[in-house]
Amino acid sequence: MIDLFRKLKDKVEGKNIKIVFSEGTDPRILTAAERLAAENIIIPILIGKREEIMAKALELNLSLAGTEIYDPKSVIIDEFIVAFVERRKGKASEEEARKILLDETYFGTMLVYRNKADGLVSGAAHSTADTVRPALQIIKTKEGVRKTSGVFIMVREDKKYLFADCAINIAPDSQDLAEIAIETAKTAKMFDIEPRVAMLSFSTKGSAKSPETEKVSEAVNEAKKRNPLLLIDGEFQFDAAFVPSVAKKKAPDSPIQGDANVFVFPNLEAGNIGYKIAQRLGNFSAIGPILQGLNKPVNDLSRGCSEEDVYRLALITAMQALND
Ligand SMILES: CC(C)(COP(=O)(O)OP(=O)(O)OC[C@H]1O[C@@H](n2cnc3c(N)ncnc32)[C@H](O)[C@@H]1OP(=O)(O)O)[C@@H](O)C(=O)NCCC(=O)NCCS
Ligand SMILES: CC(=O)OP(=O)(O)O
Repeated sequence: MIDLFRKLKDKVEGKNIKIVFSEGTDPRILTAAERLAAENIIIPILIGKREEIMAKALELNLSLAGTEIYDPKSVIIDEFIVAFVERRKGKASEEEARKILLDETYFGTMLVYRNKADGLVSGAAHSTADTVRPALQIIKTKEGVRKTSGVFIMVREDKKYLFADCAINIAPDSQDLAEIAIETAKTAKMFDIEPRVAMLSFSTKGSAKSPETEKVSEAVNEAKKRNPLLLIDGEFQFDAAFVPSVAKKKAPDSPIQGDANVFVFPNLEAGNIGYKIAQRLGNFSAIGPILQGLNKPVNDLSRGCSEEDVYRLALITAMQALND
């Protein structure tokens, strides 16, 4: 196992952290859940129809020992309905809440919100929007964080980089980008990475001028204002952020010197395309998107994920729960 995940495993092992998997019949989820339970890393809570989960496990020859199963359709938890209506502040009636909470992701998110579980992992079979909307509505962001964002930890052998936002904010403004940079730097520290943040663009230090490039350089200034100790610079093209010899030519005075390890993309088009290229052409494992700045850990998967990705994201989710 890659060193990073071995360290995470050592930290969370045996702590009885409960992680909800709201896609209880997905084979990748079931395979990862079996392994996580057998290794005593977490207690997986599988959401779905009990008989369907058991039938799928039998078909795949997997054990469900050490896991828990909840079927929202067979347990009506009145406490959840009351709490949901209150949290939605007039945006959902009791009748609507009763229907909404039959949805596996909403139900699983309520388990986390009401402290019956420590975190949630979903998205192997659902789109990001459907996975994160319950968390945005119920769990919400921590005080001081305006918007959540989605970061990938990109891993290949001993190389580790963070890419953000690859999942949530479609058209971030300069304030959003500054917040994404600061939150991603915090996430980097969770992985023992000392952040050197590059704010990406199609221009390096004014080589092109447009509202798009100015948005990124404004974000750099804003992030420095909010956190003067953060090592951050831009705007950079990727080569100027990553290749020291190119940095010498394009940005000789930058403190990053072509050695960035945290990359903040200017919008979701660039971020989502960028991480998938590094994953599929560059052979990096892409673990995430890890949602940053929420009150409790809820993390998304790509529908293209492997069972190893599920296992690793569950480890990260457990680690976030321990840190909260
Ligand atoms: C994240 C996303 C689903 C939110 O859109 P939405 O469901 O239409 O959200 P709404 O604007 O209706 O807002 C719903 C709630 O979420 C909150 N919200 C929206 N974006 C948020 C963010 N980035 N951070 C925190 N809260 C957010 C809203 O404030 C609102 O809260 P409220 O209902 O309590 O007032 C949407 O921005 C999206 O689809 N992003 C792209 C996802 C994607 O496809 N990524 C690529 C694959 S990873
Ligand atoms: C993160 C992401 O891109 O998710 P999906 O591949 O499921 O759209």
